[in-house]
Amino acid sequence: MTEPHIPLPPPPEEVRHVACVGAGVIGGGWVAHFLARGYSVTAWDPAPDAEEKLRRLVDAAWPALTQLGLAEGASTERLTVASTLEEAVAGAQFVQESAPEKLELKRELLARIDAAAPAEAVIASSTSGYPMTDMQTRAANPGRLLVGHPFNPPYLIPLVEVVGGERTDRAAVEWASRFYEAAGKSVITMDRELPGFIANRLQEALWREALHMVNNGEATVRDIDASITEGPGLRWAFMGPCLTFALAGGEGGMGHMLDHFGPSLKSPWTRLEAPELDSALRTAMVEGCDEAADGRTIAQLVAERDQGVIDVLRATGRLSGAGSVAARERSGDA
Ligand SMILES: NC(=O)C1=CN([C@@H]2O[C@H](COP(=O)(O)OP(=O)(O)OC[C@H]3O[C@@H](n4cnc5c(N)ncnc54)[C@H](O)[C@@H]3O)[C@@H](O)[C@H]2O)C=CC1
Ligand SMILES: C[N+](C)(C)CC(=O)CC(=O)[O-]
Repeated sequence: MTEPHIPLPPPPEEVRHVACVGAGVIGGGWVAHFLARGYSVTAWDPAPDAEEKLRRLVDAAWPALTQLGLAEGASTERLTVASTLEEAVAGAQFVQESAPEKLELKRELLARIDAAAPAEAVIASSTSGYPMTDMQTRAANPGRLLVGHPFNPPYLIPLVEVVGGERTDRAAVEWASRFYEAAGKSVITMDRELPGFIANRLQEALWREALHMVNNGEATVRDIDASITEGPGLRWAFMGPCLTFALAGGEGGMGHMLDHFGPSLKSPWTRLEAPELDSALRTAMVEGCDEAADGRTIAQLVAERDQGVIDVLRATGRLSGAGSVAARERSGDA
């Protein structure tokens, strides 16, 4: 581990209390995840109905989390909703910020969290794409600020992409990566900033093509979704696009695949420039999704998705409590 130039919390395995700032889709998902892993959580969100929504989200996630296996002592009662940001982060060893994706707001909020959190707490942002270098500009202690980019819902999708900014202390990045692993996440630690990190760069390429096809009337939302769920998506749950394509080369593997299909890289399969997200495209996407939902409510789709992810995790042997507070306590490591 790199020698820290800033105070750090206790070893990641000893962390017991985290704060979540912003409690919408992702912040609420983080709250559910940390509670299920046996942490006590303090949350803060300025919306007047935030507590009610947060508790509803946690309650809706709890059956899935129970199926996955709760850590010993895990309870929704270990959630405290604070009335101020300062109160929420006051005793935190780790803070996960999940406020709206607006650069100015993140800059200001991260500076406030930094001013209020204990000197040794590490602070992560859930941002989907801003580099931490652009967000840490106002914080007095930028060394402890980093990105911990989750996937929706954070209580089921294992991946977190961890990356610091130019002023982040490398030891804080290493500490956070170990902390997320101890909290049961699957971590990719990046050693340099990249807009969109790794997974969102890939997702965005696919997403742009999807929007182009809907915009041009070339495919429906239903076609696009089926093309993934009935096709490549089935493979991607357990084998990434590179290895999957290596198998497209038969016994010749990736080498043959590139020799065979490499020239088609030059053919105009992708458009890459984003289409204008005008109101016609917006309507086409929204109506297409309504049609594809076929009467299912968002809550029903969330339950369906959660069950689907659990089934995939189970089928691919990735359902384990390793890394949870309980697992560590059982093994005597805590
Ligand atoms: N929705 C998604 O699929 C994913 C989102 N993210 C990132 O997570 C972050 C949050 O996004 P969502 O949860 O989707 O948004 P959301 O709109 O569901 O939730 C944002 C929450 O932040 C609260 N908020 C507003 N102003 C605030 C402030 N000044 N301080 C603290 N909280 C404030 C809102 O009341 C709301 O509850 C964003 O940075 C986003 O890029 C990351 C991965 C996936
Ligand atoms: C839509 N999104 C860009 C906010 C999605 C993510 O950042 C990750 C995810 O959950 O796919």
